[in-house]
Amino acid sequence: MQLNAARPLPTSNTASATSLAELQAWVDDVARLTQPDRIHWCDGSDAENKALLASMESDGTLIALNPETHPNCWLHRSDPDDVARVEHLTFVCTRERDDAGPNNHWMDPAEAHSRMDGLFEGCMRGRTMYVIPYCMGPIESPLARCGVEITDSPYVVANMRIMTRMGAAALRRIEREGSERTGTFVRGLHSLGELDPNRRFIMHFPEELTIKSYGSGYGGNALLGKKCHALRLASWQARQEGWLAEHMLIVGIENPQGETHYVAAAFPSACGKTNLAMLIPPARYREAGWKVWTVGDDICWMRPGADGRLWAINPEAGFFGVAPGTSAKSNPNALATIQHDTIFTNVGLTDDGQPWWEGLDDRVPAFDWKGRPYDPANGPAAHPNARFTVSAAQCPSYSERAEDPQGVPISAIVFGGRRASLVPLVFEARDWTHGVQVGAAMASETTAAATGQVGVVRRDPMAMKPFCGYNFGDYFAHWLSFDTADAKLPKVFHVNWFRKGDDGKFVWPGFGENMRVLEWIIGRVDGKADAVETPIGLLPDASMLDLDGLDLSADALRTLLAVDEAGWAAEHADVQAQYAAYGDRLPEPLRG
Ligand SMILES: Nc1nc2c(ncn2[C@@H]2O[C@H](COP(=O)(O)OP(=O)(O)OP(=O)(O)O)[C@@H](O)[C@H]2O)c(=O)[nH]1
Ligand SMILES: O=C([O-])CC(=O)C(=O)O
Ligand SMILES: [Mn+2]
Repeated sequence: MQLNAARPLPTSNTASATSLAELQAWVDDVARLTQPDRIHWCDGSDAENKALLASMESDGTLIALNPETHPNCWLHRSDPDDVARVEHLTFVCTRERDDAGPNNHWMDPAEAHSRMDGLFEGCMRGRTMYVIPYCMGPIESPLARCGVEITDSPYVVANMRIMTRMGAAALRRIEREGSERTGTFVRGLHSLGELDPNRRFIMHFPEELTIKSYGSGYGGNALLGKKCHALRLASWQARQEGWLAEHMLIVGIENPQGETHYVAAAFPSACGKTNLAMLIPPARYREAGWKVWTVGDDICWMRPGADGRLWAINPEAGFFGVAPGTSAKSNPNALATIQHDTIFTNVGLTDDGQPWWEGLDDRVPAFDWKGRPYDPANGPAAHPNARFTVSAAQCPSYSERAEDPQGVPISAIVFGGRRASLVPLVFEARDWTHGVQVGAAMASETTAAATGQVGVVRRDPMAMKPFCGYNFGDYFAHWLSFDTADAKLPKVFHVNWFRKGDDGKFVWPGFGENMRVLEWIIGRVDGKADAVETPIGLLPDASMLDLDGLDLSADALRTLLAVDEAGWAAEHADVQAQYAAYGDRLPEPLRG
């Protein structure tokens, strides 16, 4: 296989040479430090992708799946110690410790650079260094932002090609922006290193728009456009520039009159964003003419438009979704999306080379995610955080507006977590300030998306605990600041699909049936649905939700819609205790 070693396209315009010269100088510096055998500038072409996939197939990084059932699909088995984000090894390195805040691990930037550069020294000997120019957001969007990731992992290149607008077009945008201002692109340096959990760090330098990631090939740690750039660094840029970078899906709900409301929803990792973004309404809704359109499933960048509304884009171009639990019943749109041109990571395999995971169907796989013959005594066939990487354009419900450079206007913001008790199915905040209080007080049970114990309730404000690149006190103040005289802000809601009964089972059927809650939310936005005032906000009673055809006992409904005042008082006290860490930076409306 021959990969080109060419430099960026020669430029005819001297003014715009600045950013390319800057980029070239950085690439040269990195090459001097890491000592790769070859340097490859990624153009994002089909030919380049084919060559990379073929070389990964020949060295075993990828296994081709059954071409009859899954054309152009691949299985990657990661190192067994490298299967999730590593929050304890993820740092925000600001000059002032307080700017990173108690919500982040912090290291002094000089110390962090010297530790990282020590790890990077000579680490690419014998390897190819790939230079990946990428754009987060539609190439022509004023809301989009560019970056360049340097990596020694071809798996990262193949994933970045799906997840971002990668290659020549992004490089042209970087060149164009550089003619206006230098230093506008994010620099991300990544190496697999030795995949040693003891030599692994994910470091962010927001003041330098720089990321350094060493020792992991896993999505959130290695695909630097995603969590590292589009959330941690972008949240920092967004605060300076007056916009929001959030851990939210974006979904369009079209009513039978043909009007579409866009909803942005923040749920922590593995708490239902992809599923809600691709929801298929129950039959009676479909027959009445309701439709659901997917704009994004993980990240949302939004800014106030001239009309005072918040306008949002999905900065990503693909889905990096949780495989386990995805089935024809739970998420048919996702299943249809991943039938071709998909990379599967850490799933099981059937005897005829098809990907398999728990919850898909009742077949028995032949191999587990480690490649061993499947034996239930060894645990699940797919790792609980097994993922698929696929282009958003393959999704049957992909919205026509998803590539709109102006974005879509947001009618409602929904917060949600995984809470077995206390938190009702849905409630509405009284106003924007109350909405910020509700989002800031969020909590959720931990999941397999990050290493560590699963199922422990922790505070996760706005689902941004692992992703906010600066002090949460300043972040809450930034959220509050959008409530200006001309603003036409979305209504704010909170949902919980994960309430459990005494039998330990989920009380609410969830998935497609979540449409019933979305209908109430849209009804509230349009002023058509009623609500009851309670101490925590506005709730529907059972008569205000369309529950037709659902098999829910009166007891279950009481559980889903009750407000336990004593329980909420204890919750409030816990939130306030956690806020103490933010001291003076905690804005007044969140105190007491
Ligand atoms: N009970 C129940 N489970 C759900 C529901 N929605 C999603 N899940 C399950 O929650 C898990 C994670 O769902 P996803 O939609 O992939 O979560 P996500 O927020 O996109 O996760 P990340 O990609 O990590 O950000 C899967 O196992 C789903 O089957 C729901 O409405 N009810
Ligand atoms: O980025 C990742 O590692 C996967 C993901 O979506 C999350 O954990 O929220
Ligand atoms: Mn997801």
